[in-house]
Amino acid sequence: MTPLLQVSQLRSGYAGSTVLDGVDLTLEPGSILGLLGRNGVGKSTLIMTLMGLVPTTSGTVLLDGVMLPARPHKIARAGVALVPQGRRVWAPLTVGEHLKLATRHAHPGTWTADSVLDLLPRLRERLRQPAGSLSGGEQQMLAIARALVTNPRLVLLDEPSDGLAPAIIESIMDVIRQMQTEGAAVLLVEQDLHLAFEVSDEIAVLDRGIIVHRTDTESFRGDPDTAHRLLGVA
Ligand SMILES: Nc1ncnc2c1ncn2[C@@H]1O[C@H](COP(=O)(O)OP(=O)(O)OP(=O)(O)O)[C@@H](O)[C@H]1O
Repeated sequence: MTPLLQVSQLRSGYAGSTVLDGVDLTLEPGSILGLLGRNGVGKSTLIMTLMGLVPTTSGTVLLDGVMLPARPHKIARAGVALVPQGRRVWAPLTVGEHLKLATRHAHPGTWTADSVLDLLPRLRERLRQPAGSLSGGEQQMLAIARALVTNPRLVLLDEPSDGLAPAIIESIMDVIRQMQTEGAAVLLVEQDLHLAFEVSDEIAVLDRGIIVHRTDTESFRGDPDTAHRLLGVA
């Protein structure tokens, strides 16, 4: 099977400093890969590079065997959606306006503004509210909804649990599972190991600019020594 995402020898960074130094990564259609790593190793940089928001120095990224374009809007059009760290919703725009803007570039598929709002009823209740007036959890749901209505083949999720209460994190897990049920693949960067372990089929670990470890989630869970060595956690 052709992988949905095939990243080969990807290098990128900022103003002379290399962060990613030859990342190789594949992701099968409809699978969820949890990407872990210590603080500052470059997990967000990888997500941002895949979305075209940090320029690639060298290497290739193929989506369904086709080279991804360089510009973010073209990458979005190719079927990649980003849920960025810190949500990045537009404070003055309402929930409804966010969804309307996002659906302008939607691919045909199962997700519509209506079906996403069925999945996230809190957002339906707040359709006319500006995003800036929502709670952190609601803003995260909005960032996820905005990605889902485009019917992406690949969702890049950067720390969706960041700063949220356990009950909201549970709802986020449900939504991630639902993305998978509808056929999307997910690359999930997450500090919350519980969330990452609950939803991911596999775990990859980034360190020193490369992927240093990859295994199925159950094996990673059952190997605390490796988790401790790679992540500094028990
Ligand atoms: N806009 C930027 N300009 C310059 N350096 C940056 C920028 N963003 C990140 N960096 C640096 O790149 C490195 C990787 O950062 P990145 O945010 O990708 O790591 P991370 O693994 O996502 O970290 P965390 O787990 O803390 O979110 C760090 O050394 C960081 O200081």
